[in-house]
Amino acid sequence: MPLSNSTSAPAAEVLLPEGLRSESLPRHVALVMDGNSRWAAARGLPPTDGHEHGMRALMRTVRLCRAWGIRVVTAFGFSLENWNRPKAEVDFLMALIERFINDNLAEFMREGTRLRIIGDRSRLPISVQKTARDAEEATRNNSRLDLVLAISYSGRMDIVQACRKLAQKVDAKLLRPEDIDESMFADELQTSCAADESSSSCPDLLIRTSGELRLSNFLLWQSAYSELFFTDTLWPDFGEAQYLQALTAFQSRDRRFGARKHNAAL
Ligand SMILES: CC(C)=CCC/C(C)=C/CC/C(C)=C/COP(=O)(O)OP(=O)(O)O
Repeated sequence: MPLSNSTSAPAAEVLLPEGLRSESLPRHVALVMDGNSRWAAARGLPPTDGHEHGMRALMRTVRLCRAWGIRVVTAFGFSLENWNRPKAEVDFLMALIERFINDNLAEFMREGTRLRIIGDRSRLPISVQKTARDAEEATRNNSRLDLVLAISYSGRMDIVQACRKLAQKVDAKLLRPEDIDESMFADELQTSCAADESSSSCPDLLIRTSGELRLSNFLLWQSAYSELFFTDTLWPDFGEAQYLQALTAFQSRDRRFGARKHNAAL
């Protein structure tokens, strides 16, 4: 199938499951896809089988995002710290990421999904860098769902690289230190690719599977006011029922962003 550069899917009908309200869905969902290895170990399988099933769970979730009208999904596929895993597992994950992009590119084009990669891509194998770059270019005009893959990503490094860029501008006298504000800082973060005219790039909802209760260096700046949802489900088992549970929990939260409601009693 030819991959043109202009596949913005027509406004698709959103069919929400009963109980979900369209007006208070998260715009941006972040995923820490944890538990692939434990899922595999529980079945006497190698970790690679867990990652293989993890990849399927990611595509299931991407499809649900599109079906339910969620605009941005950012998935933590590989952290900067993950380079310390056994070489065979790292090599497998790199090949899996490449295969994930290649196998799903036609669907991304057909269904209006824009792919973006964040993280230190200079450390990725050259073929993964090229596959990612080509897919980003091919999908750049798609507008139904932004799929942001965090690969070789570290939230702290993202903050450091944003500081460097601003420092260089100050050095070049393009900027005064006192002019730097939160919005200018956020524009230098890699996630700024998921912002639009009216919304920041911050996830409204951050989901972590497998029972671990931490951020693990994911979206540190951006998660300041994210609603956090933790589930014991291991990532390969994450499906419609678990996603629905997370979204239902999100809709029951009272997001105050530090402000008191006008009519709240003192
Ligand atoms: C981007 C992309 C195509 C991803 C598809 C495969 C996928 C879901 C990768 C996540 C990799 C990862 C380090 C998961 C953490 O589970 P773990 O292995 O640390 O599990 P454990 O906590 O049980 O050890």
